[in-house]
Amino acid sequence: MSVKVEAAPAATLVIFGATGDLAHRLLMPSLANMTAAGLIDDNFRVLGIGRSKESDEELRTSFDESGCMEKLESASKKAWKSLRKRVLFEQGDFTRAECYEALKKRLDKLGCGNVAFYLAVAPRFFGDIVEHLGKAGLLEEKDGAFRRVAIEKPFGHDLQSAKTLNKRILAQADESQFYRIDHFLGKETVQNILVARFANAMTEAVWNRTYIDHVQITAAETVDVGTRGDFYDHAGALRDMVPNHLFQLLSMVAMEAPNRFDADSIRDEKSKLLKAIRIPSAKEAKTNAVRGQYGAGTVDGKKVVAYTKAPDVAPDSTTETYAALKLEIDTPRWAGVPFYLRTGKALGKKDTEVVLTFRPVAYAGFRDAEVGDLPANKLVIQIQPDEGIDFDFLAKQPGPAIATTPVTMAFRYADHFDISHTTGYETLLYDLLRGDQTLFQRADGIEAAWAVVQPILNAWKKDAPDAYRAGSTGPATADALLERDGRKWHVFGE
Ligand SMILES: NC(=O)C1=CN([C@@H]2O[C@H](COP(=O)(O)OP(=O)(O)OC[C@H]3O[C@@H](n4cnc5c(N)ncnc54)[C@H](OP(=O)(O)O)[C@@H]3O)[C@@H](O)[C@H]2O)C=CC1
Ligand SMILES: O=C1O[C@H](COP(=O)(O)O)[C@@H](O)[C@H](O)[C@H]1O
Repeated sequence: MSVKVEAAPAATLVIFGATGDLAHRLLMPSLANMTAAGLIDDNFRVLGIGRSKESDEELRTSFDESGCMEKLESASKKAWKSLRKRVLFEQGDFTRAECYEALKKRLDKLGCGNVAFYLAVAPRFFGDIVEHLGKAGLLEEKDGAFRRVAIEKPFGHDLQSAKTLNKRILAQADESQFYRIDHFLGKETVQNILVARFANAMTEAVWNRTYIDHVQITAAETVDVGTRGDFYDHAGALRDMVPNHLFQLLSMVAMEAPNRFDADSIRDEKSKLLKAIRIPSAKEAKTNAVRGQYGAGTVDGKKVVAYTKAPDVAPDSTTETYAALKLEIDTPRWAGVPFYLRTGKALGKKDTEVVLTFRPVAYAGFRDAEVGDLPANKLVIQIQPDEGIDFDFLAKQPGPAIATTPVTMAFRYADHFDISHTTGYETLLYDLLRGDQTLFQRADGIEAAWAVVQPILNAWKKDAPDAYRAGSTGPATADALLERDGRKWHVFGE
């Protein structure tokens, strides 16, 4: 089934933080890709806010010179030429009320109806900006025109701060006006989890505790902390990746089928699932979670200095750069099936994957008395890179005797589709402009996710992380987490 896509309604996209890294590396290139794909209306425009530029032309030139537009495919480069004329700038300090008065005047002058505000700014400003917008009357929806706010991640620092932020923003506008971004949801392969599960009889039939032994979700990164020490040293791997990206993957893999494929039906099911994750007791938070911090090593042939020697990282920092946890989901579908999650920086290979390991068949005919159980069937959903799905199963080895050999049936995205030039933000921006909240996080889902990790954050206040070498697969204690259950991590990057 293919769906005809058309241009999103005409609107002004106000980007707070338009002079920053996200706007240059991801947002504007995505808008150029969308323009090339016919997804942007001719009357669409961008109005950037920031302090460090003075004019429309100065902002446009900074996009030209960022090098990000150079990397686009030729159709998108061409589209940027027409889009750049519709990029405007309003110089201002968004912590001050004057900024919003000026913004209001500018929007009135432009004769804008539909406006989407995008908060591409440090998270500490999210609540204040929404309050300023509300007080200035900029969030009132009149004459059928929309007012929406897209909020970047991280949404909160822990359960309490996420609840406070939700309360602050929801005092200014309705939940239907907020689009909390998790860029993993913009990835085609993440969205494909729902199709793989619910559009295929073969997978849906076995997607439960009767057939599945356990599930592993991995987001392994080769990048180290780089120049993000200031942010990362206060966050760590758990906050940075788990209640958002990894839990989004988890909820797509484990949720029940929505009644309809619309935003609220899908988000209802995701929230139900997140609320069904067993909240670890203080003891479980200690025994079922592992934290690590990378020391010096080599990644992709390049030397990496220890995390504590990186810029803006405290020399005695105990912030984790690796987290692994075991979770249980209390639903009839998943009771007793462990979900193991792990993520880390400066690891040997980049790989984001979901692996479902199946239980052995009941029939023992092919079992070898000496070797024991046959290798388990596995479904490997390869999120990135080398996007695709692999099914590891057993085949008969050719020859007179009946002997089994593990083989893989592979579907590769690249063999069928071209998704290599998209950033993942295209879908999110398109949906923001069209008013489809399916791929955005709702307040209850965010709070349910923080509630699960909060006991682990509490437990980790005192402990020091376990060391691992940059370029390795993580700390030995993460292997022990599975070994004690008689299981092993899937080798990532293979
Ligand atoms: N960069 C990335 O790859 C990703 C970023 N994010 C999230 O996106 C958000 C933005 O990140 P990023 O672009 O990297 O951050 P940057 O620091 O690069 O950009 C933020 C911008 O905010 C502007 N700003 C700061 N204070 C003020 C102020 N008082 N008034 C007006 N403008 C101000 C600055 O512009 P000026 O100096 O002109 O005032 C700056 O360019 C964060 O929430 C981050 O977590 C999420 C995923 C990836
Ligand atoms: O949000 C974040 O995500 C990136 C990983 O995203 P990916 O699309 O490159 O897989 C991570 O590096 C970063 O620390 C985190 O803030």
